[in-house]
Amino acid sequence: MTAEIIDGKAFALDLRERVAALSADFAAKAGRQPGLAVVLVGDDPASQVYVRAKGKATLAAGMLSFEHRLPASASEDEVRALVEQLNADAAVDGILVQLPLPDHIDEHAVITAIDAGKDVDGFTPENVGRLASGLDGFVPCTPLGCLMLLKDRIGDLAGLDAIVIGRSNIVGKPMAALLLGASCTVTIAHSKTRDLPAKVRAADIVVAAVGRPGMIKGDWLKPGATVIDVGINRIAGDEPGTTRLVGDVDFAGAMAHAGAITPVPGGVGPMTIAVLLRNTLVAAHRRAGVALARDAI
Ligand SMILES: Nc1nc2c(c(=O)[nH]1)N[C@@H](CN(C=O)c1ccc(C(=O)N[C@@H](CCC(=O)O)C(=O)O)cc1)CN2
Repeated sequence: MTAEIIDGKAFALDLRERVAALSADFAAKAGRQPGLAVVLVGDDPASQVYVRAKGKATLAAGMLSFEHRLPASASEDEVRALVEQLNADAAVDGILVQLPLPDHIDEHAVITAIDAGKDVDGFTPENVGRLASGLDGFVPCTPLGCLMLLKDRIGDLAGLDAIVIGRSNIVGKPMAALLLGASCTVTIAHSKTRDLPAKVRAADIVVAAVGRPGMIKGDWLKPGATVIDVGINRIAGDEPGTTRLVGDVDFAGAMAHAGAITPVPGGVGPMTIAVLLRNTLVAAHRRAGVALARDAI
């Protein structure tokens, strides 16, 4: 068996185009463009790349981009004060604080300060609770992107056995809640899970989000399983001094067993920014009281 490759990059591009068209419709109806504010604290190189990419994608979708950069030495109070300022800014529909924050800042304290109606990352306690309760709210971008890829490939997920490997607040926990909401039977695995290979072998859907390169082996997979690899790990490349990105799944091994798999790069990663734009579009409609059909995006 050779697995089908799930092209997250192409799916994300298509989603971004649909968001851009709906953003133009919104601007015509509301008399203003949707606005996304991104806050970057410090100089983490990967975060700088992601924030730049988010700004470019926001503008390309016909939205206003507000980028706020604070030095690594900024205090928690300063970051919270900026968030409060953005909460009160009528031109800002969505607020995203890029993670990770420097160690001296309590992420939870900063995230909690974000107005839940502008929380396009879906990280505030209110939106986390809404997802857990099956209520409308903002859902974290990466897991929602994974669910979109799964539904596009499989259709109805009801009754399927799914395993989520990793229990982070950003990916693992919301992913499990989304799969449960889609009526899958969900196992959440983590560092203390016993006999992980056996649990993976029982799953029709495998979502790997542990941050350990190549940890999930191909022969652990149920033949034909759909594999979503959320890991983005930079490892040494074949040539001296080079690096390359790999996922949490041993891609070559998985190709021989899975039915379909997302590659790294080009799988889940591009969905994160596309869904961020989608969430910002939804936030703008809700804040302006402009209707957006439930299945429009
Ligand atoms: N506030 C948030 N912080 C972080 C989030 C988030 O959703 N909200 N997610 C990650 C980083 N991230 C966006 O912020 C992100 C990660 C990866 C990609 C992506 O497109 N990856 C590419 C490869 C890129 C490369 O070459 O390095 C891929 O997988 O194809 C986009 C966004 C942590 N912080």
